[in-house]
Amino acid sequence: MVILDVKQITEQNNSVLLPPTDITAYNFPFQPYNIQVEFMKSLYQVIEEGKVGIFESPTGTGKSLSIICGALKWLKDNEERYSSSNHVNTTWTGNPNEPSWVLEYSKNKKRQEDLVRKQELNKRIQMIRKKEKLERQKATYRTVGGNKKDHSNGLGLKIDKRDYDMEEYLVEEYQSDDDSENHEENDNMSAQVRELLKRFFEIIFHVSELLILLSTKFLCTQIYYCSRTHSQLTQFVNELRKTVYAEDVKCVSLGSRKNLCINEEVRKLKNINRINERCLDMQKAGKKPEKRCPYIPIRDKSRMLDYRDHVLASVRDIEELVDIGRKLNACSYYGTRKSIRQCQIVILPYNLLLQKSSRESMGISLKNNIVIIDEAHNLVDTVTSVHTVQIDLPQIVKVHSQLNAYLDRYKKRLLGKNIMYIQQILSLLDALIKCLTSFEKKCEEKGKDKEEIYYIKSVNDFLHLLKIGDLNLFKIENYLKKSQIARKLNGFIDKIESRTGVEIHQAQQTSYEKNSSTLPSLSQIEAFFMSLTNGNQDGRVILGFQQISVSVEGKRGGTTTKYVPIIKYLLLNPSNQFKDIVEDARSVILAGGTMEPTDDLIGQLIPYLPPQRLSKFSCGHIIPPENLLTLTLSEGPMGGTLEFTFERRGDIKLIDELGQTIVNLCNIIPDGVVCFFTSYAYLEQVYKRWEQNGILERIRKYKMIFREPRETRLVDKVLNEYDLHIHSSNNKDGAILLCVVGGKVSEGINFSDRLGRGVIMIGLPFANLTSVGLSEKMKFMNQIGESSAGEKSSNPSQHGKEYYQNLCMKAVNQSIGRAIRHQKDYATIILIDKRFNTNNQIRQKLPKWIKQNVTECRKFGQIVGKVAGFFKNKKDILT
Ligand SMILES: Nc1ncnc2c1ncn2[C@@H]1O[C@H](COP(=O)(O)OP(=O)(O)OP(=O)(O)O)[C@@H](O)[C@H]1O
Ligand code: SF4
Repeated sequence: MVILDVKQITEQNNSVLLPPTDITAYNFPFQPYNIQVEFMKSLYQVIEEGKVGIFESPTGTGKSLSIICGALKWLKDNEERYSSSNHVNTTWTGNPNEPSWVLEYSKNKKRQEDLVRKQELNKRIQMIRKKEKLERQKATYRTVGGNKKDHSNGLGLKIDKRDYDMEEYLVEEYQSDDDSENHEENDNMSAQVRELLKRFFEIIFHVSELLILLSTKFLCTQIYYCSRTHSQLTQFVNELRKTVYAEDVKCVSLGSRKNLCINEEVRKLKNINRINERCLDMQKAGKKPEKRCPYIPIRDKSRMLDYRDHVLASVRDIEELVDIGRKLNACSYYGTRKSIRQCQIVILPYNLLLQKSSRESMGISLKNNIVIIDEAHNLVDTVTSVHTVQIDLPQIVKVHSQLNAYLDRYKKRLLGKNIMYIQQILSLLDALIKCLTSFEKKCEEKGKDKEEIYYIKSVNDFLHLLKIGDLNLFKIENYLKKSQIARKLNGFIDKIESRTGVEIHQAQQTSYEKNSSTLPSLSQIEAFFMSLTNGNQDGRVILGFQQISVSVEGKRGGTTTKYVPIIKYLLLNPSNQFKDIVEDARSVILAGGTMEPTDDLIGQLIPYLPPQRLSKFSCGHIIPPENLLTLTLSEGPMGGTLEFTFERRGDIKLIDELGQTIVNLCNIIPDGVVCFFTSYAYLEQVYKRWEQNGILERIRKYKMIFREPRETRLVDKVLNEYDLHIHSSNNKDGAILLCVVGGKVSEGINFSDRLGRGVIMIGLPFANLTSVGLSEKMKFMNQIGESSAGEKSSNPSQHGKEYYQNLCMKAVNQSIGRAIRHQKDYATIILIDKRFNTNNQIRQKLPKWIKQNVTECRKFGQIVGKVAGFFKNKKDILT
């Protein structure tokens, strides 16, 4: 059996798709800007050629629509290629060495089968579309899911509240394939052996994945579109709806159970892990019907199919998918998963795509499909943080007690190797507890400041420190996965605690254990164990302390803070975690507003990729050059140097000089001014000082002052008030919003037109160099530099520094790029810090569309004329 991939088929049939030159072919809903046309063409070609494409298009240039129209046009053309010619689907299996008439026959047969299946599905979907259209016309007031009465009296709301049978938490007999004694020599594995074993397991996994793939009937090539936040995904859905593709494209948005679950009993658990575990428990084979979740009926499969057909009938966002679930009494979480295979576009958040385990559990196969990652400027950091795991001592102690209680309860009934493995996990937990307690003791003896203490170990050294030489981590990992002991343990603990009202580990608790804010779950510890099976060079283990808040016992109550020892696995090399995606997918698109420096992205994420498989696209902004005025400033109006280095943080003179600068700028910039500080702490310090020295009062003469709140829940309120004030006809002066780089308004919020006529950046937001994670990463980058220095004559020790500067400038670029949102928008960007003038490396890291026209101003006086002139001209244009 041979699987032909798309490229092979294309080559065999000599039928290459070329990007249409006729713009109307893309079905763009507006008159596209030139850069959008170029974007779509380039995207089309990259997908056709099966490459990895890095696409940079400044924020506000309509990137989402370019992605949608470029990719969907290709998808349609590809389907056409498949259905109207001799092509077979990408997963067609057959022996190309068969006689040609046999080959032709089997291809035709496969094509006919696919067509019939497609037609049947389309018929059902058409009926739903018609029905929905009629419903909308008939009763505009009746929204999908509004039928609350139906829902509450529906099939399954009678959740069985009787006691759970404790039997269900017993792990089944466990016999692993690799438990035979002759494998025991692997227990004392070297790093190399461990890595080899890992590879071996990976191959096994791939083979099984392939078998699943062959047994599944895929109906089309799919696009997996992923972005960072829920609201960005909803925004994408809204953009898709603006196009004609929305009329018949099959699309689903995926989310977590927390987003999609419709069982109120489960939803109210709030914590995502608890929700997952409770739901999975209810799906267990052999579960009594009254204990199963009523929204995923086993006898009435048609309900889930009906849900799937409703999903496929229209483009919907997560909220609407939940509403349909409620209307049909069918689980939206499993319903959306069931729809994946039939969809042309699957919209999903980063974490579901980037983690292999999530992809597996969702049944997502990227094989030969298209992966589009939007807002990819932070992809390296996201892959890193998704695979970085931290656990603390109280958490480990808690799980240890719980597992002990579990073993006590079921000891006599546990079969197979269960007892042995549970004891091994207990030994591992014991080793972790010993390691952290002795670390804590030593630090206390030495009287060190806990905030500043940390030990960094390589994975191999850490395992050596634990003295667990006779334990095989791979076997334990396998057991944890197969036995699902973490889930069973949680169910068991919930039940015991709800019966007795007493926490199971109370007897052994110390004061802070009781107050551990972290999740008491074996799952997280399991994730930590798994990370220890990564390559030795790919990450580090860090021992340190973290402050948690604890409640005070006794009459007075309240809370206080305490340091607890923690262990963290820090991923340093994200490329291995991303490799599966690149290897599986037909094409991977990394898109963002500011993707520069792309070398950094390539070096960290896809260093192994041959240049011919890589394509880069970058375009300018849609505004004419005269709509943007970018200035750098070194001195304030009183002549003081404006340089916001770490050493000058407490410099009152500097804060006063800045105050004077801002007052004067507020006088000459109309409407809204967004002013970015490097941290909340610095913003607070400056604000206090300006309150004392009357600067705030003086700013208020020109602008109403708003400040970014630290609490996420208050952000919308502040932004609404800011917007209202600027757009209120009584307020001609406008407002200033003081906010923080990398804070809550620096990404995803746009300051179009009057909301952001001026964007001011104060200082350079360099990360704290004393951060352990950062310094380890910089060392790692230097090592990469050393290993590649043989080929290139670059200075390897500069790689870490470069990485550090890139981090800073990526944050600056994200913040300052939010003011221009359409072709007629205009704004001034003022970069206040001497280093913007003197450090060319920093200036070079600004986005292309900004850096091509920067005016250096040393003295404040130079700025005044330029800014005033800029807005005077704009007024002339408008009137
Ligand atoms: N050619 C066009 N003419 C008019 N409006 C357009 C055009 N292209 C896109 N738009 C609209 O402009 C708005 C901004 O587009 P969009 O949010 O996709 O920008 P973006 O580049 O993706 O920005 P961000 O980086 O913030 O996501 C959207 O409402 C979109 O529908
Ligand atoms: S099956 Fe669906 S509705 Fe039921 S608990 Fe799980 S996620 Fe919730």
